[in-house]
Parts: sequence; C-alpha cells; structure tokens
Amino acid sequence: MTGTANEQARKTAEGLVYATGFGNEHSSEAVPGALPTGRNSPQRAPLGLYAEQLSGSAFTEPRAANHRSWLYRIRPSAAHPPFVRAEPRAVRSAPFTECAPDPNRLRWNPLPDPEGPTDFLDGLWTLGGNGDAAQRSGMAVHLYHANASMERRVFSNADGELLIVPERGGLLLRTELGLLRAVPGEVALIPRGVRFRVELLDTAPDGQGPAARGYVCENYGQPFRLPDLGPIGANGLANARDFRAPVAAYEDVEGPVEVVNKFCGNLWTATYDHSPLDVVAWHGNHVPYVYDLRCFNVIGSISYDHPDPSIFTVLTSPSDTPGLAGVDFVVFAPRWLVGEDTFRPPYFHRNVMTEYMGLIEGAYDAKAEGFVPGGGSLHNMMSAHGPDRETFDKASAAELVPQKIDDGLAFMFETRWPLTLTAQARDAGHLQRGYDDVWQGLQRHFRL
Ligand SMILES: O=C(O)Cc1cc(O)ccc1O
Ligand SMILES: [Fe+2]
Repeated sequence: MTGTANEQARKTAEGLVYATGFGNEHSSEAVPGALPTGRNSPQRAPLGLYAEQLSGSAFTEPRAANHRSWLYRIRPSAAHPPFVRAEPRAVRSAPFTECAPDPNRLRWNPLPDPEGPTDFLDGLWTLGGNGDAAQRSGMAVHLYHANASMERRVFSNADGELLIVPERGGLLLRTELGLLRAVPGEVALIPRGVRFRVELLDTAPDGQGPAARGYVCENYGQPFRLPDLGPIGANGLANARDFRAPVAAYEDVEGPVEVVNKFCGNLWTATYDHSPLDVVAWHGNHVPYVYDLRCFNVIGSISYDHPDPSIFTVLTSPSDTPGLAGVDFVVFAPRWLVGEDTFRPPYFHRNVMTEYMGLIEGAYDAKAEGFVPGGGSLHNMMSAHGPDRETFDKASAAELVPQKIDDGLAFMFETRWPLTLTAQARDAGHLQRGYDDVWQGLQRHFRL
C-alpha cells in the first residue's frame, strides 16, 4: 500500500477546517485549480481529474429538495471490480420481519463491549426499524460499539443517510468530501452513498486501546432537513450556521482497499486497487455535516404547561403529508424550566408516533433510574408511557422555582410508523426485564 495525502487529509482530528451552514452550495479544492470554473464537466477536468456527479435526489425534484455534488477525483468511481455478498454480522435492514411488532414498553442497557478487535462497521448492531430500504421509506435504529479504527476499508450506504450520535469516544470520519470530527455531544450526518471510513480518537478508560459507542439513525426516506420555524420566526432551534461541512481532503493511495456497500438491506463487498477517498475538489449540497447539540437554541414555555417535544426537533425527514415526519431527530438539551402551576417533566401520554430514545450523558428528566447513557428505550405507537413513579411523585410536590435542567443530554428518533425489533434486540441479554415496573405503585389519589 503506497500513497500520499494532501495536508488536510493528513490531519488527525485536531485543527480541522470546515465550511459552515446547512443546505448551502459549498465548494472546496484541496489543490489550487482543481475545481473547474464556469462548468461542471469540462472536456478535460483540471489536473487530469475525473468529473463525477453524485446525486441524493431525482434530477427533477424541486430546487429546495434537490441534492447533488460534483466530485473531481483521481479515478472515477465506476472503475471497480464486481461486488459480492458479505456477511452482515449484526446489521439488519428494513423490512424488519424477524419479530411481530411489540406494543410493550422496552428498555435496554448499553451494548456490551465488543469481543475482539471490532471496527465501526463490524460493531454496527441493529435494534429495529420500519419501512422498506428498497422503497426509500422508513428508518432503522442501530447502535455501534468499536475498539478499532476501520483500516483499508470504507463503507457506503446506498439505502439511506446515516445520523451518527456518539455516546462514548470521538470519531474521525474520513469521507469522500473531507474530514469530520464527531465527539459525544455532537452528531454527524453522512448522506446516502457518500463513502467514509471511521477512525477512533479516544482511548478506553481502562487504557485498553480506543473505544467508541453510540447510536445511528438510518433514514431511508427524504433527507433530513431543518424544520420550518413557523411563528418562532427566522431564528432558533438548530441554527443553519452551526452545521459544519468538510473541506476537500484526498488520499492518493494505491493498494487493496475494501469497499463495503449496503444495498437494499444486504452488505456487498469489493476490493478496489486504490482508495476511493480520492476526491481532490468538489462542489455541491450533497455533503456530510457535523453539529454540536449544545448549539441548539432551546425554546420552551415561559408561562405554563409542558410543550410537546416537537419544539426540540433538530432535523426532520418529511413525508408526503405535511407535518408527518418519516423520522424526526429531537434533542433534550440543557434548558430552564419556569412553568407556573405546571407538571414540568414530560407528561403521561400515548402517541401515534413511535419514540426511540437514547442518552448521551447524565440523566433524563422523565426517568429517575434505569435509563442510562448508551442505553435506550422504545415506546411504540400508542404505548402508554411518561414519568416513572419517582419522577411523578417528586415533580407533583416540587416547589416551582426556576429550575435549570443541565445534568444530561438525551435524544429521540421519532418516527411515523411502529418500529419492529430484530430478533437480536428482542432476545438481547442487555434488554431490561421488568421495565413496566417503573410505572407500578403510582397511587390512586382520586377523591370526591
Ligand atoms: O416520552 C418521552 O420522554 C419523550 C417526550 C418528551 C416530552 O417532553 C413530551 C412527550 C414525549 O413523548
Ligand atoms: Fe414519549
């Protein structure tokens, strides 16, 4: 394996340079003059590069929904050998047919540490999902645990975009469009079809090599976008300028590199004779992002009542029905609670939408115990849930002084369709038995 890389591509996570803004038309060149001017596909692209368009939407989708980037690369992506089927390990895709959809409230502890050297791809573990990858609808919830960087292999997902939510350990994402660093508290969004390699940044607390753990929302549907703000106005929630896109960075590497491609639910593999992360310049809006959840501008009630959590939507994947998301990514970020005569934690509820929740750090205000960082809960369509007994008792008696909630960072993947588990999630040793008990002992207080 031989090769070179430009300065940005040689970087580790320190000192990375980014372009800013969500949905922008960015352009970047790692070598001056690599990006053609005035046209996308000149007769001969500069520096002997190949021009290639990568689209994430149909050519004819409305401008606001149109996603594509032009890549100027050392070899065209078309120059590759055939793909053959690969062992999926713990990755599953929609349609999810192994289990009957389960109306029970379910909760899991974190994934156990991986056994043996495991990179991000080998450590992907699917909890469940809905829709159909081949129909480009629905979503899947995956978790990952890894103790090794991907080496000489890259991943590309034809089935949808990947929203990566690190909970433990930082990640360096080397993508076709450049480098992103994502640490716990930040999220990374890899668009459909963009090839990338995941390297681990942090060492496990016990010094046993690097370690990383987190969550992935795979969105088969329309690409995530910022939600409309309606009466909130022109600013607020996740501000577009806080999203960071990479700048061009390429590796000019000859030698075997495995490309793993998830296509209609199956993994396929091919060994290229060069690295496909060889894009020297690009322009477009089909780009990866990183976003720090602590930049989220939290808006809430300053009078009474607990607003619905849609007010915490970071990104939404719309469907054909206005307001009905294929999946929303929602964050419960530090905020003040000031509601008067109000039960302040999340209320008891049954929703038509399905809620998978995870915890990045600390605690969540609806659950006193048992919902732990790296773990997750599933409240499927119409399942009754809300504060646990301890939280209800405490919040019903609390003195309603202004209160800062800043001891945790939780999130939710909220989806329009019920979520069906994989067999491994249903049978997992880390599934908590007796989750229902958190709502036992809620006393009857009714009196005439
Ligand atoms: O179930 C949950 O904890 C998520 C949630 C939070 C909230 O503030 C209101 C409704 C809701 O589903
Ligand atoms: Fe809920």
